[in-house]
Amino acid sequence: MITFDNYVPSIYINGRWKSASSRKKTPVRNPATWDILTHVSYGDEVDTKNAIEAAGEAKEGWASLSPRKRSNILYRAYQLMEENAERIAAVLTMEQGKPLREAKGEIKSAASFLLWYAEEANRLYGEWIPSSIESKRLSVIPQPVGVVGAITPWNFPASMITRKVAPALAAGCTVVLKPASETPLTAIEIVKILEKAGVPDGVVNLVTGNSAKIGDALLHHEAVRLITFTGSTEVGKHLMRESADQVKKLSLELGGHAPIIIFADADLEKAAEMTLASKFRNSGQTCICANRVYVEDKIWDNFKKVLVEKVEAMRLGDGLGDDVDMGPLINEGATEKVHEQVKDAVAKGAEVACGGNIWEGTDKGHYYLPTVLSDVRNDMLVMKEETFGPILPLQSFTSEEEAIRAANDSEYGLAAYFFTKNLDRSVRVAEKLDYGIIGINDVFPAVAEAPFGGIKQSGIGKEGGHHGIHEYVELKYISMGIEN
Ligand SMILES: NC(=O)c1ccc[n+]([C@@H]2O[C@H](COP(=O)([O-])OP(=O)(O)OC[C@H]3O[C@@H](n4cnc5c(N)ncnc54)[C@H](O)[C@@H]3O)[C@@H](O)[C@H]2O)c1
Ligand SMILES: O=C[C@H](O)CS(=O)(=O)O
Repeated sequence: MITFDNYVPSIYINGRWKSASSRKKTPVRNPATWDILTHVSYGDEVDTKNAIEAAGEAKEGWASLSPRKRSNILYRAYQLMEENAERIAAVLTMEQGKPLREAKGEIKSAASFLLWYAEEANRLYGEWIPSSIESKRLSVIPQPVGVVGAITPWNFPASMITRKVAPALAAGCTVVLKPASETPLTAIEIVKILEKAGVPDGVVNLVTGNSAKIGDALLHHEAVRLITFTGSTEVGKHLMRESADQVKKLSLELGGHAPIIIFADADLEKAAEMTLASKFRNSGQTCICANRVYVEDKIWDNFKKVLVEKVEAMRLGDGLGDDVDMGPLINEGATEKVHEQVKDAVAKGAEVACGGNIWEGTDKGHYYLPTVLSDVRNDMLVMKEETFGPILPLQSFTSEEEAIRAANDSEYGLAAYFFTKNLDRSVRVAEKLDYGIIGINDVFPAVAEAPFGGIKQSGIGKEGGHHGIHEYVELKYISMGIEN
């Protein structure tokens, strides 16, 4: 069992852990019990300015290190995360709520970004361009953007940090990290690992506290050249608007509303299992989880029966407990929002096939029953707004064209999935779905070696893969005149 002191200094600037300049503190709660775990520093614009200045002073030294030296430090951080996985996973579950099994999986994912970018640090190549003019030599060199402001969400409090910090450090950038207010303890664990791995003072800095004030300080300081953000589309739009003043580079990983299409020629047992796994991972609080299911009418009765039976067998509870399939939602507001979507759907004619209410199994924490809705219509909130909870609306379709049209009818464009055994259909549908990430008979596409990112109102840019490091790089073109 992990315990915490009543207060944990959570601001890390220039290699020193400290309290907020205002001396303010804020509680960190366990979503499963709503008990206070500890208190952390509640920083603001003053702390953020200090962190940005430290990152600016460290920038030249870090960028001038050889890629191999940066790579070695990232690789050591990877080893340390693997060695400390059990502890970090337990801390993550205690402040975020997901089952320990899922938290352990997230730490492996978070570590994989450190490993991947330890390797990619050595492969950031430039170009030599054959000149059309004999007296010129043309080249392109990649250079780090410099000081990066990184803002991350609470739903994956470990992997969303390393998915940004690892490529930033690999490219030679320095970072000011602002984690979600709900999950600062995981961020502290990760920064301590980076510190132990040998990241020099000022290269990585951590500021917890007032999101708006920290964000504004990052947005309006000239030294910050990139804002990399993972979170809601609403906040992402705010950052876009505010970053225009200094034309800051942006990388945005925003909201999603993933459709899953189940064709009659799919492996129905596998499709049901994976639909359930996608929807109820992290209690449905993931950006790429199934948000709508379209089922071919020929298999509607059978698929719905199989799915509901599996959902009704799910076990809720504290994520630290054994045999827990689904933990709590992050807070009371989350359960209220989810319940509002269910009430809206029912009021407009949806049927609650199972669940449909706040879980009465405990008087502590905020849990919502895994819920399947059928007879849903497109004017229901659950079919348009990101649910971010354990609600699964089902709708039938007759033709492939109808399914694709329905799946694409969204302002979001992050991930989409479909199940079929037909190879021709796989190619046709994958090419026509308007999303950045497509899963075919697979609902777990996120791996460090592949580019993750959305289109439309799901974001700009990619994280992961060899693409992901280019968010942290500027390309400099050099035209050199010579005497032949
Ligand atoms: N596309 C992806 O890769 C991805 C991954 C995870 C989560 N998400 C999205 O994130 C959302 C859930 O996370 P959340 O509730 O933490 O999102 P959020 O937008 O409320 O918060 C995200 C981060 O932004 C900070 N923030 C909030 N207001 C801010 C402001 N005015 N200025 C600066 N920072 C501010 C928060 O403190 C947090 O650190 C969902 O929409 C989910 O789809 C997307
Ligand atoms: O919530 C969004 C995360 O990106 C989910 S995953 O870890 O990439 O699957």
